Amino acid sequence: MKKAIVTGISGQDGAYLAKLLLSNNYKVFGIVRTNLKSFSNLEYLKINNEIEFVYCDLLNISEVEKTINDINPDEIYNLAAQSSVFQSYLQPITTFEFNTISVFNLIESIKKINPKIKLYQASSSEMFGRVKNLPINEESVIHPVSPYAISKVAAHYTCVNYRESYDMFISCGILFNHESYLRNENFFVKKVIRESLEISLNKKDDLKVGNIDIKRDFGYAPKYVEAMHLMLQQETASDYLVCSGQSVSLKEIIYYVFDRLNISKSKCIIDKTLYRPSDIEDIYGTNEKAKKELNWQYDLNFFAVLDILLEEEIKNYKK
Ligand SMILES: C[C@H]1O[C@H](OP(=O)(O)OP(=O)(O)OC[C@H]2O[C@@H](n3cnc4c(=O)[nH]c(N)nc43)[C@H](O)[C@@H]2O)[C@@H](O)[C@@H](O)C1=O
Repeated sequence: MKKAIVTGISGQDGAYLAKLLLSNNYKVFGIVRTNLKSFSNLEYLKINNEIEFVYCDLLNISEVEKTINDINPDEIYNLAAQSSVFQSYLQPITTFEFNTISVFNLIESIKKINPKIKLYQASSSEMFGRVKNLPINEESVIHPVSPYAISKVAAHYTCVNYRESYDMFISCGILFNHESYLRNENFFVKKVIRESLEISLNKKDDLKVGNIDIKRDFGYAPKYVEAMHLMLQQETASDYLVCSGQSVSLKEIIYYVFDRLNISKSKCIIDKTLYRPSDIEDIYGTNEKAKKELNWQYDLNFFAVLDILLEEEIKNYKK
């Protein structure tokens, strides 16, 4: 039986990935921070009793070394991060510190204890930032425009450097926005779905959003975690874009959800305090490499994903 460590297991991707690994007969060890005890995503997927939780501070290299040494996993999926771009403007230094030092600690520990352990690193499309040519591919110019993106660039190149210098198996999935029922409500799509549902039930007056003159490449999270797993099943490590290949406007998403719930467009209010100091106007990537080399399958249109998310939100809404 293969053993996998998943950091960030309580988040959206961690939960779906853990479920996938369990269904592939893995023993899954979930790294959790001592102060975080919310496993609602794992409970929702009914897998919390199948996971072995390990408390480990990823900023403490001694704890990381001990954890890896004790478990000696085949694979490590590093999904732990301060993942909110908006928050990163408010807490740039702690974002940078966590998102980079945790990666160094994992890689240095793997190198020392067992360099054969395969590592997956969660990189982000935010690294491309000031986009010049679309679609983005694996060779596109990196130009981050937020503290979060800067931290992800540093972590990404730490991985690339150790892979090239020490021949370690480290693959980075460069994921574009990906959504699900389990997404935290701080993120745009979940917020739109949740709050629109509340408006339709007369529990909320309106939907306040920031800049919606923006287009993003959105996908479905449960499918994106499949690409993570596939990356670590290859002969050689590499980096892959994981995206849908199309961008959708934020305004269109709101109007689509409003339309489905019979809400007037006038209920959408622009709130300038939700604007970011800088944002990406339009971004989408090509998923050709992931499809060709990993045999990853993805053909979902994002409006079909919105239908799935709406249905799940309605089904689970507690009055
Ligand atoms: C790939 C990337 O994907 C995610 O980061 P994100 O793109 O910042 O995600 P989001 O859902 O917060 O914003 C999407 C867009 O929506 C705009 N927007 C407008 N109005 C509101 C609004 O009211 N709330 C939010 N949250 N966003 C808004 C906002 O300005 C942005 O342009 C993370 O997984 C990250 O970890 C990651 O790597």
